[in-house]
Amino acid sequence: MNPVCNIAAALPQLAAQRPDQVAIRCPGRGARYDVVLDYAQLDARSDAIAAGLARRGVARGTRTVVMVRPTPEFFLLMFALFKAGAVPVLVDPGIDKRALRQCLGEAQAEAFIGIPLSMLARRLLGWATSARVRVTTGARAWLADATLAQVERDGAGAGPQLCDTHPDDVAAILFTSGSTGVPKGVVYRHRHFTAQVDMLRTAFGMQAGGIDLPTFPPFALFDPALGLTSIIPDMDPTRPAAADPAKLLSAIERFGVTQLFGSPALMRVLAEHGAALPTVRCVTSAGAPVPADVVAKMQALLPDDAQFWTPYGATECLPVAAIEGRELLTLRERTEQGAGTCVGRPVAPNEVRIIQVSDEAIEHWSDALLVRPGQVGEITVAGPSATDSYFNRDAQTRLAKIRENVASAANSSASETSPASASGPLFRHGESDAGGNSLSRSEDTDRGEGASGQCERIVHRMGDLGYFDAQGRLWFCGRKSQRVVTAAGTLCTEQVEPVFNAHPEVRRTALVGIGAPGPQRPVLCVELRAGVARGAQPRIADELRHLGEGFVHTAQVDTFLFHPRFPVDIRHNAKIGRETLAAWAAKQLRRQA
Ligand SMILES: Nc1ncnc2c1ncn2[C@@H]1O[C@H](COP(=O)(O)OP(=O)(O)OP(=O)(O)O)[C@@H](O)[C@H]1O
Repeated sequence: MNPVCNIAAALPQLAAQRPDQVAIRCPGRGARYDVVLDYAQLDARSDAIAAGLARRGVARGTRTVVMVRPTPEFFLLMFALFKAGAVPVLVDPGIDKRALRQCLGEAQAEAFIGIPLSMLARRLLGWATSARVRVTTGARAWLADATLAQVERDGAGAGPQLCDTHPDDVAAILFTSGSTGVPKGVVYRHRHFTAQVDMLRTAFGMQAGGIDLPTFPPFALFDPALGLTSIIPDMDPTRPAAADPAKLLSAIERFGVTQLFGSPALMRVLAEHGAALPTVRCVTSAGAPVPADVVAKMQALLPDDAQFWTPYGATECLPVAAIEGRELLTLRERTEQGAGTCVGRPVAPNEVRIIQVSDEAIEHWSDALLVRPGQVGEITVAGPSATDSYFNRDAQTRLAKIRENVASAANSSASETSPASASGPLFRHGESDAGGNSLSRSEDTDRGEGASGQCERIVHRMGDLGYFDAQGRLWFCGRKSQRVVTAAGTLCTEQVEPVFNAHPEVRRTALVGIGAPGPQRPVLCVELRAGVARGAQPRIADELRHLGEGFVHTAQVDTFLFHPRFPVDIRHNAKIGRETLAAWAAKQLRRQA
């Protein structure tokens, strides 16, 4: 019989091997960091909650919205839901309230577990009206059927609860950050999570016993699966750019943090604060390109043997590729000359391929889709953590997924060197699973290969533009939906903006296209560094024009608009809201006309 495929399966093992190791430490009141759960408690209490939830009908397959801050309750609850085989639904709390309601409605949740404020918002704003079980983390069962403490008491003494989930069972629905539109619910199967844990462990050398400071709460969930101790930082996780560096530093020093994850905006906060981080051995930062000056400053603050990784990936597929800071800095000049941002080599066992740019759905893979080596196209990934569908969004699923036939024999023989066979169960047409997803698992997969010797797998389209260089490194050129199509050709945001970002008085720039694609007018929105006088704008515009004339592609950009502060995404505070800026720029140009 196959072992259970579930990231919560690590908990009973860790509880047996290292019961007293702290699993999670939270700031609590007054940031005393005295709210602590060890592995024995995390395992036993999540068992009790899973059993208590089962009594209320939250069991295998129950979609459950979780709106709980990163506290011990969040971890207990999430692992209880994984153990129960239930399906947690996570949405970024800071997104626009209308979008949030839409996401929660789309998820068709059967249960809702949240802090008292979210229970109130649920009632007032009509969130997740389908939920028939409501549990609050509050002290009283206000607007809820029970408190989490009651649920835990109900399940106390029930013993181990690990459900025998299969690799293909839906494990969670995680919404994208919605930086290019309404967030989409990504269907995670248990095999995706277990693959991610393996890939993170191998790619970044994460070892049990390490001390992690995860500044993005869902990432903290990997820590217990890796046997790490999570120190939950004293900050608002929805506003990493506004984190207090002194507080982060004091936690890093006090608990001897060995690794930390944060968005590029949080990295800038630490880099500009400028205090050394002597205990930290590994830093990872993702979500958007990390500017070279931030990488350089961070490296100066870290010990010589520490690593600074910028993994590239998306909610739908993570990690895809990664590059270490030292190598990234050697490529800084190429980025400033318009080459794009290098995101490194594919993380094993991913297979990353570049296809011609198209906004249409592609049903079947064909090698004819591939671009010539070195040419920019859309980045695609086949691999064990590439998810296969969005929940209740067939149109988006079709736009982002391609079915590929692979020969099973070739597939398995290629396994040592190629990711093909490791890309998890394979798929075939026309089936539909309980989640309303259009793509589902082939029965052939149970036997490892189809009778025909052919299997199907899902290739995920990243919606990003990029190319491979001669050294096998992947370069990110920007979002496909944000490309600007002019009369002279296509401009990619990440190949244009870094050329202008090299100006010393510029904080960041954003390329937007005015008008319908082909031909659009390229406009560069410019945010200046703090303290640069308004009167300097005409001079800076001239200097930017001069910088742009240095390269064929940037020479097309001759309209510069100064914006006081760019809109950014809620999750990372780093992705520039180019759609909003495009509307703003169009208005400015109409006014000037
Ligand atoms: N290291 C990186 N360098 C550059 N860009 C990155 C990096 N890591 C992630 N990204 C960008 O972030 C995207 C994934 O972001 P995420 O999954 O948070 O949601 P989103 O795709 O922005 O949301 P939505 O699809 O709702 O707009 C990638 O497709 C890529 O554009």
